[in-house]
Amino acid sequence: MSAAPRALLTRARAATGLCVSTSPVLVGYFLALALVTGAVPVAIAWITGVLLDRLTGPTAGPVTWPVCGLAALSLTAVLTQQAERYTEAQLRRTTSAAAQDRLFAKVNAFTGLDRLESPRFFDQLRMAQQAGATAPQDLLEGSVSLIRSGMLLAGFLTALCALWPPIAVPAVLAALPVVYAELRMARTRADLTVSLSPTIRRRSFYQMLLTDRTAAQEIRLFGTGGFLSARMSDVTRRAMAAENSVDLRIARLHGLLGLVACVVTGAGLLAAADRARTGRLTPGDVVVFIAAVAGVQAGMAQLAAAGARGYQALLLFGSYQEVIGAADALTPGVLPPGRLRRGLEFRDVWFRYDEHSPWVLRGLSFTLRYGEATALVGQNGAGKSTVVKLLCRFYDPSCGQILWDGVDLRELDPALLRARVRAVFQEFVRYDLTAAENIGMGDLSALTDRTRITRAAALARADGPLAALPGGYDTMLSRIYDADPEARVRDTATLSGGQWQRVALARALMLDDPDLLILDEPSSGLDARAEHDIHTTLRTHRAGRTSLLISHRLNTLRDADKILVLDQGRITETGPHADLVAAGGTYAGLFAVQSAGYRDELTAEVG
Ligand SMILES: Nc1ncnc2c1ncn2[C@@H]1O[C@H](COP(=O)(O)OP(=O)(O)OP(=O)(O)O)[C@@H](O)[C@H]1O
Repeated sequence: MSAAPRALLTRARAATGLCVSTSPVLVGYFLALALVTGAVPVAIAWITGVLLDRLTGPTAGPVTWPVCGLAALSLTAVLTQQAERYTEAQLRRTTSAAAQDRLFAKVNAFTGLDRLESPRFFDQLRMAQQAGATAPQDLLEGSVSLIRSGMLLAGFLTALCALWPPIAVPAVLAALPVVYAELRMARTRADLTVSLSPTIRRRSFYQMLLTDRTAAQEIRLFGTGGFLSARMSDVTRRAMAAENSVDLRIARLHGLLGLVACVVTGAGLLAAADRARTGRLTPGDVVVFIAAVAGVQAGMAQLAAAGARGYQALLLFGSYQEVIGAADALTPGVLPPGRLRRGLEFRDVWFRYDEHSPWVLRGLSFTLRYGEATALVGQNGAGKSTVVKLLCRFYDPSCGQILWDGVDLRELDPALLRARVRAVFQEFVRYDLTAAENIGMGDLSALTDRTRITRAAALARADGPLAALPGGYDTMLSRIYDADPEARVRDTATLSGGQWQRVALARALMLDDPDLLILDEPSSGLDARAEHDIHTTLRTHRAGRTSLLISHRLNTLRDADKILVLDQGRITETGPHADLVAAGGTYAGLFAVQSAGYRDELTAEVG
């Protein structure tokens, strides 16, 4: 991982800007404290020298002020250290929270889904999360450390020069390799962090799987827990081996450089002792000299470490900036969609998920007419859910157009478009929230409107099961979170798969008057009676509304105004149920097989 100086400068500006804009007062306080903590050791060394000379040297005299000065400086050192630690922690928390907020706001602002399906993006996002949480603060602390160690260095170098200038040169030269080594190691550490990102993400996957409630039953029944744990350990071992190898290299290098520093310090000490013996230095001078040589060495090492820390932070902050600055893969339109009047048209739509994948939709042309219910049927993988995703503009067609009353979806503002569409997705979300909130999420403006929530629940036939929960609609639907007493929620409960599906349907029905209602397998998990009841209600609810229905249970679609049969991305049959049955094609064959089975199922259920 490397970056041009100009890129590093831009990142430094952005990272510092993040810290300063989040907490300007804390940054100012932190800098002031850094100046004090940088000056205190030099002042202590200087006053110690004066004290010793007043006690033993040629300038013997009263020691009250050096003693009081030392006491005051020691107290200042302790207090500023604590204040600095507290400020640093506060600054880290606020900056990290602001960085995370910006990052997730950015991810949420991506119009389409393609980035959330890219492994590279997930690696980048993980790095960005890590860098956003630590890099701005590391950079600030690195800079403050630079100032502090610079002051320390300048103070001790001045002291050394005052006592015996020639010794200052080797003291500084001996520390130069440390600077170089620290910067090299910073790059090695940054490279390691980047290269380990996929491995760490894989480990998180195994950890998540091993603690996931839904996965737990299959893992236990199939006895795959040991296998998954072994894989997790293997991934952890690989990450550890890579980290150990870098740590070992760093330790070896530091050992070697420490040896050089010792030789220089030892030689300087011998020379100073010799000068003191011949009376060219006082005992106080020797004390200041020892402190100054060690101080210069420490100052240079701190300077190098601070520089390296800042450098590493800047290298990693690149990932954060890449995500924050990433362009939307779909160009969001700006036109507000008007209320649907004529319908939605697919005009020769071709689509594949990426250029290396096969075509999923191959020249689809059809219209969802205003006020009509259109059904889409087809085998697994025929492309039905893909049509839904294109209608919600999660992706753009690779070729062709989708038109909303004649206007290309690409020209419409995606947020306003989606505000007019409601859908039950095949993979719906089970929010660990209350039952009311689970439904209210369908229209946030009515999140607390209990009348609308219960009406939507009634339409989806979810009102019975939800009202019967221990806390009714205020019951938390979760197994992994406790009820929240502050939100006056005291009860938790778990729903069955079919009950969850009704809740998801109620969520889609929250919006009073969507322009397009999409139901992708809304009743796949329901028993025959519930399915029948829900479809009867939905039929009334859909009347006069534009809707797209997808289901493998063809009897639930027979009332649709038009049925489209999709086969490998192409429409092979179109027409109302009766026409398709009369035509004796694929649809008729499938319906014949299913209706016999469904009759038996319903009889058994009712009986
Ligand atoms: N995010 C994706 N990335 C790449 N390929 C995908 C993605 N989603 C779906 N596909 C592929 O697109 C094809 C059509 O999938 P789609 O989900 O649209 O089918 P479907 O008709 O809804 O199937 P089912 O009846 O099983 O729900 C499948 O081959 C699938 O593998």
